[in-house]
Amino acid sequence: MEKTENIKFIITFSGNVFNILLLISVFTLIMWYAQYHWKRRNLYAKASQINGPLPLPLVGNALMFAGSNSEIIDTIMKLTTTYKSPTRIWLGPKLYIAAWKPDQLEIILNQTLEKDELYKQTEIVVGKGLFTASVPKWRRHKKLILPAFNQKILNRFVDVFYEKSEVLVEQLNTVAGKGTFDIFTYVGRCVLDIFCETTLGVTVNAQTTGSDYFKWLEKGMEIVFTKMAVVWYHYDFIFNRTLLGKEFYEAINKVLNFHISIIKKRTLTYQQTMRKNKEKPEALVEEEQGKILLDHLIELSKKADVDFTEEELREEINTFIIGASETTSVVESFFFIMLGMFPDIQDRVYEEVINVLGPDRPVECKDLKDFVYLERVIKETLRVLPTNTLMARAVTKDIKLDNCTLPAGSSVIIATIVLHRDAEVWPDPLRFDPDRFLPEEIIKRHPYSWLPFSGGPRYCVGTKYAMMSMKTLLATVVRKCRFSTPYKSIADIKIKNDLMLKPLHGFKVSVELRK
Ligand code: HEM
Repeated sequence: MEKTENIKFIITFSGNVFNILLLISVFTLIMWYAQYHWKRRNLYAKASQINGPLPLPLVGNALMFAGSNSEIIDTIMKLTTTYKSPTRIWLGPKLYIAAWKPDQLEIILNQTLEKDELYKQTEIVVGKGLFTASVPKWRRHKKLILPAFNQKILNRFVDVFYEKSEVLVEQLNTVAGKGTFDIFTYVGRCVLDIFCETTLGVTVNAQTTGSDYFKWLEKGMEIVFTKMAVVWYHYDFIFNRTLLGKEFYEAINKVLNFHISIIKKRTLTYQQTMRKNKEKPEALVEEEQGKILLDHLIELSKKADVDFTEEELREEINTFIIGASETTSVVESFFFIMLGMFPDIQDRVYEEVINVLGPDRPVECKDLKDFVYLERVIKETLRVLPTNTLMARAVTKDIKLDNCTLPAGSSVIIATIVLHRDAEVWPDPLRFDPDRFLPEEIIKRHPYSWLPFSGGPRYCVGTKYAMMSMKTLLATVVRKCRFSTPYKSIADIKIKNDLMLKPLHGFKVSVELRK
């Protein structure tokens, strides 16, 4: 009897304890929830003044972005025709604000230096170097790296730009007259040869050995963009267990191993050169005035008094190889499509190249300033098809714009492709017209109307290198080859975003050798 009473007591007591614990948990949850929202009141208040699509509970507008890479770009383009800049988008609890008006972008790009946390997802591909680095590390590294990009050093590279571009012409010779093909791999291998030889001091002969580097890199970039767009893939414990995750690591390890082999190769050469130069200090001093990027970084990483580790060296090299080679190859491949699409423009570029160089002379540094029309065609290509379609920055303190305030804690998306196709800034935006970049036309526009290399303090450090190498390669190829393409118009090129803007159906051209 007494035993039954005891059991009853224990059951009632545990039931009460459970109820109390439940009550405490519910109360704590409510308090935490209330406090979470109270802390974010500034964010909600300012967000409510910004126009945008209606968010659903919990997921916000995330479902709109659950499609393929090309659908995501379409969704953003559609949103920006329905709403005015800036437009708010809720991805779960995270507030993104897309902006595309030049005056707003000038303020934003000069006041937001911190990259958005979405860039963390790209670190395994593009490295933890300048591109993704947080502001203190970025300031320190930029100061150390910039001397390796001075004009004197860049001028010395033109011979290599030309020599490798001639190899590209030979490679194109093998497909000339054989119908349509995807030119990206050919251009990509040439750009890789150029970049490795100039800034890293290593000969890789990707063109003649048929390197698969770009195949793996493209795969990695395509998957990483999906990882950024699909919220649940942000969590590595989910992503790493998916088939996509496995494919990703297979591809990206091949890319990173290639980078490691380059660094090893050059470190060896660097050590040998240092040993030889010990006896002749004047020669060393002369060399130091024009040190290529990788040697410059190897030396910094070996100095005890400079805060730059070997790990940071590897991160920067990842960033540079990918940042430089993928972007430049995409722009050049689009350039050839544009020539094929607009034969009159192709003829004009060809005439200019022949006028400057004649039929056989190699491109020299002094020629680059004379390729004025070619430069306008590159700029117009970068306008209609900017490689970096979207950039994202963290808003760390409130930013006042003319019609609203971007609240601290949100992130801003700089929608370059929308800016570059905005009819208010670029009348008839899908018409390809290089003369938009005549000096008298440029001064009529806001300086932040054209941002293929970004703007403000975190603009692209490779801008000059890119323009010089692209002009040399394009002039060399255009002199020998004539292009056509099955694409009929800019609108005909369906685009996707694999971190970089690319044509959904490939860089399709056919090539004929000129007599
Ligand atoms: C046509 C070719 C290129 C284009 C269109 C391009 C475009 C860009 C853009 C838009 C950014 C800013 C990205 C962002 O904030 O999200 C950027 C940053 C960067 N680019 Fe380029 N780039 C090109 C070539 C190069 C080359 C050749 C190099 C190296 C030699 C390079 C190195 C970098 C680096 C290191 C950054 C990070 C800069 C920083 O945060 O301070 N880029 N680039």
